[in-house]
Amino acid sequence: MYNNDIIRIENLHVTTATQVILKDINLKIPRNRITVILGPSGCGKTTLLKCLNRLTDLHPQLQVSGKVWIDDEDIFQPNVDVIAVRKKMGLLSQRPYPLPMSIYQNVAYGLKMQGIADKHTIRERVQHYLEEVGLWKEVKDRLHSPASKLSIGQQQRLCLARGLAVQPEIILADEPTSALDPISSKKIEEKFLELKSDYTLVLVTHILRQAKRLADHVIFMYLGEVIEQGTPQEIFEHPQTTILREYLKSGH
Ligand SMILES: Nc1ncnc2c1ncn2[C@@H]1O[C@H](COP(=O)(O)OP(=O)(O)OP(=O)(O)O)[C@@H](O)[C@H]1O
Repeated sequence: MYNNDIIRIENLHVTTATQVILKDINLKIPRNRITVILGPSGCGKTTLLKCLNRLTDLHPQLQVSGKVWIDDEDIFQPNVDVIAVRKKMGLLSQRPYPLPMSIYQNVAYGLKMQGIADKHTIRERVQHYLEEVGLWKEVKDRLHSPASKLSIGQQQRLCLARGLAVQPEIILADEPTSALDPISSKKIEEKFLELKSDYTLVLVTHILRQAKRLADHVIFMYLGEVIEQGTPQEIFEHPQTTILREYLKSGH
């Protein structure tokens, strides 16, 4: 159905000395869509996300084999520029990690990483990205106060703004609303729906209702394997396997 896939994974295995964490993963992630990775705790969702930007490099105990193509580059080849691969991706984790500096500096940091030095341009771009995540009005009068003073929900949107300032193509989000109250979660969900016109989003979530609200494409994992993948209609209304049917019934 999709012929515009930004990520393709072929025969991906991740193991430790004692455990198979991901087993023969084959999948495609469509560009400018929200792909949701669903599955019970411990099934390998976070590890799969880590393979997409080679954060697995930071865990020498993980053995990775297979191919992960991003924009037609196999990122596990030895000559690949890992920094360039990571710059293509913004990462949002379960808890926001603002840098220990002001609200303004958090976003400016992303811009400086892009090599932007002109102060006027930085000021304009900081406003632009804070507007893009719906935070500008809330913080414009306290841009120079510490980011840590913001609520957790605001911090998560600030981290999103910092990630966007690096101009990624892909946003990887690992249960990004799990620490947030319902109103802040809704704001993140609304932003994701807006952002997909410019970015590809890959979202790991436990929350079935969130997956139904956001997903254009769904990947269901169980014990390190992709059990089913398809459109929300295929996955939620016509599950093919008993495992997925049971998972949907349990209503996680
Ligand atoms: N760096 C690592 N070293 C050893 N084992 C690991 C490592 N990372 C993950 N694992 C193991 O791999 C399995 C999958 O973990 P992962 O965090 O990818 O699952 P998950 O589906 O994201 O779980 P959750 O929903 O609870 O966050 C777990 O059994 C975990 O203990």
